[in-house]
Amino acid sequence: ALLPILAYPDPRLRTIAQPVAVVDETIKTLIDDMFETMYDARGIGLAATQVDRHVQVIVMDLARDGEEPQPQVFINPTITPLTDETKPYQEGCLSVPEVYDEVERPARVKIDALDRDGKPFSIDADELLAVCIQHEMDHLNGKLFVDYLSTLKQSRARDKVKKVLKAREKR
Ligand SMILES: O=C(O)C[C@@H](Cc1ccccc1)C(=O)SCC(=O)c1ccccc1
Ligand SMILES: [Zn+2]
Repeated sequence: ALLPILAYPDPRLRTIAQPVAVVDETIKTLIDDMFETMYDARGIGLAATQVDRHVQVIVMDLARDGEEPQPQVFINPTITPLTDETKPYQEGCLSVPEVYDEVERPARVKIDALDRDGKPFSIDADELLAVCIQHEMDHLNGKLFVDYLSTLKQSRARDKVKKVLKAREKR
């Protein structure tokens, strides 16, 4: 089912997600609903926090339109930077629609997580995967990419989101 995506500055986006104790049917249904919601919103990632479910679940698909989908699931993820080098990237967020700005993050990270069957795995990530997993991990910790921007840019982002949501209501 399509789930409503919380929009900045909704305070529920600031909730800290709890670890998943058992990867049961409710979690598997949540994962399916998160993928449906992410694809419908044309995103490349989605954290459970964004759909008001406060558990440590992230879905991602970095494949471009027309390419074979590459769905990825990260349950109870932890991230360890693999380098002190940071890289800027023009980020966006489904909870801060039509706002894009540059954020600096560690260039390469190690991700430890459980997959959709509850099996542990580790991957070293760079480029867009590193950017996206850190952006999603922030969501699980109640953080948004706009928090890294100036107060002026944050105020402009709030105004922009209000405008975008108003325009969507009319459609
Ligand atoms: O809000 C989210 O978590 C989804 C977000 C993930 C993300 C995109 C880009 C950089 C970091 C994290 C999005 O999918 S935004 C929409 C999008 O597809 C996109 C935006 C900018 C660059 C690349 C993709
Ligand atoms: Zn986001």
